[in-house]
Amino acid sequence: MAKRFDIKDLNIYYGKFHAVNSVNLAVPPRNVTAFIGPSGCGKSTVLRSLNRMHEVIPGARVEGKVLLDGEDIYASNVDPVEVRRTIGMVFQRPNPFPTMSIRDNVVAGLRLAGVKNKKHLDEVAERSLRGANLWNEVKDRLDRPGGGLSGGQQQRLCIARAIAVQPDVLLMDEPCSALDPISTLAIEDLITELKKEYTIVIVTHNMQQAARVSDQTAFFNLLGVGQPGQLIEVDDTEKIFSNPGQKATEDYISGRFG
Ligand SMILES: Nc1ncnc2c1ncn2[C@@H]1O[C@H](COP(=O)(O)OP(=O)(O)OP(=O)(O)O)[C@@H](O)[C@H]1O
Repeated sequence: MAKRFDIKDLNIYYGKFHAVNSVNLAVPPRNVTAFIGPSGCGKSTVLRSLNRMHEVIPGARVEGKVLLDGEDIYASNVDPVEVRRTIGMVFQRPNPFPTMSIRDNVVAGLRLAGVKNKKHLDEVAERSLRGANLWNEVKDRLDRPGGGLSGGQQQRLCIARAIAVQPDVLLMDEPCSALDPISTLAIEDLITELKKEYTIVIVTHNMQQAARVSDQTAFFNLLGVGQPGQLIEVDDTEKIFSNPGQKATEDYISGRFG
């Protein structure tokens, strides 16, 4: 299940624009890695390149390697659709299919892959909703539309949908930015639970959140206007927040810029 990433000399482009310069980073399994840094430094761009979502933007491309347990996800024989199945993604705004039932939302990926056995689909729906800490709140209304849930519930529904296909990695792009503090805490607790089974990478603007949920933190920065973003340092979260190696990191986490 949980796999490790080794990102090697990754450069990311939007057409001619060099957005991210030469990232080297190891992401251990069963661990939460947080990406922090000022707006525009490339956190989401790096995240999207970890499951080949970046290349769906016209003109967008990457150079370098992204190894998942040693296998390059950009190798010529690799199917990007399969990569996106094994490396799931949760977005800033919860995006359930609004008119589809809660149960069908969770198993949408399996249905798409051709699974038809109702008993199996029901079992996966229950297991995934339990895994996303949502089962008790929705078990009596599984046939009601996903769009009828609160924002925090919808985000947990999206997490249930992501884990239903048993991915190796979960990528989360500011998953709490549209949520109230209580729903945010529910998602943070869930992330702590999920890391027992998954490798998790989370982009967050919230320093306290990075400090609360992550094991290692990667700080990205822009060296100047029009320059590519780059990884400044990565270390244990405790170290980054107490004694970072770089002055730019210290300035950022202490609120002196960004
Ligand atoms: N679809 C796109 N086309 C062209 N350039 C893009 C696109 N998406 C992002 N960029 C550019 O790439 C750079 C990195 O953007 P990205 O969204 O990855 O930064 P970020 O650190 O996630 O920012 P934020 O914290 O504001 O979400 C920025 O200069 C941005 O303008």
